[in-house]
Amino acid sequence: MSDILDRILAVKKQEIAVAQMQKPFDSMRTEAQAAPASRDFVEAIRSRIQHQRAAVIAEIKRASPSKGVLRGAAGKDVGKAPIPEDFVPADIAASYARNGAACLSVLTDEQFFMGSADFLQQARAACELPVLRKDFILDEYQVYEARAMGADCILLIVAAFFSPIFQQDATVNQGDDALVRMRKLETVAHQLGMAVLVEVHNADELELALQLTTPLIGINNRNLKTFVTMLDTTLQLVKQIPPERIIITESGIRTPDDITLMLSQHIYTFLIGETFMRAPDPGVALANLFTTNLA
Ligand SMILES: O=P(O)(O)OC[C@@H](O)[C@@H](O)c1c[nH]c2ccccc12
Repeated sequence: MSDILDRILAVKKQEIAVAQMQKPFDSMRTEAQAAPASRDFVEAIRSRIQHQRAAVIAEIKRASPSKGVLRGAAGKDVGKAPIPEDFVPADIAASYARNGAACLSVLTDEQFFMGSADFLQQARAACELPVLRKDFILDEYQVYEARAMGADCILLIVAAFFSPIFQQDATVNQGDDALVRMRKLETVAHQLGMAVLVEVHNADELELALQLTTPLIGINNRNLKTFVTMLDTTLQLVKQIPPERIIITESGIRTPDDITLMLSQHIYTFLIGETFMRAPDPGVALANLFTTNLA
């Protein structure tokens, strides 16, 4: 198995080890506990969808492994190049907020998405919206790190917890091991006042996700092996999600028809990146896509 997720996770494992050498676990935990209060991510979504209005989690994503650079010129030395003028996280965040976003999602992975913790901090400081740290979180250390950088919500990707790269106890079955580890991280996140968005791609992952307590269930329409997005992924899996959970459709949402389709199935929460990042003004693109559904 050398798909993209495993490649990312192998790098993550090293990054976590290095980070922990630079700032030990206890210091990171102390920093997280001293961070300014978190913003209520779940409430920002709920206050909209309870009135059948769309809730948009608007993403700040400079590049992705499947699409390359989405916004801003790419030099050869792209990871180290100065940030191009049209990729200014604070401006993008302010524009999203002005145009009706419910929450932000900011990529903090550097190697594969050209993100950074700085982008999250800059975006959060530029508006009042709660912010999701979009990264591959598998270790308790990263949960404290997320809060220390100001995150209000973390992402747990169920598929990542199945990877042997982070598996902890080889004597139990993979699903049990994954669930124990996810529960642990969920507990820490909740203790720190952060929400948890648990992401699934198929029915097996969904079954595990539903054993967490978080109300936020993200269905990623992007197949992590092929990168192909299929909105049908959401439409199939929603049938197995009890009504008290909040369903978030993620990836590959581009057109007003996509929005109408989801709303017709009572899916009101959207996580959208690329469509906005490619537009001249990401917030205006958001307002245009949701013309009648945000009011
Ligand atoms: O850019 P899109 O197709 O609108 O997708 C946004 C978001 O769903 C996607 O960035 C994403 C979903 N899950 C992830 C996990 C890691 C990194 C990125 C993601």
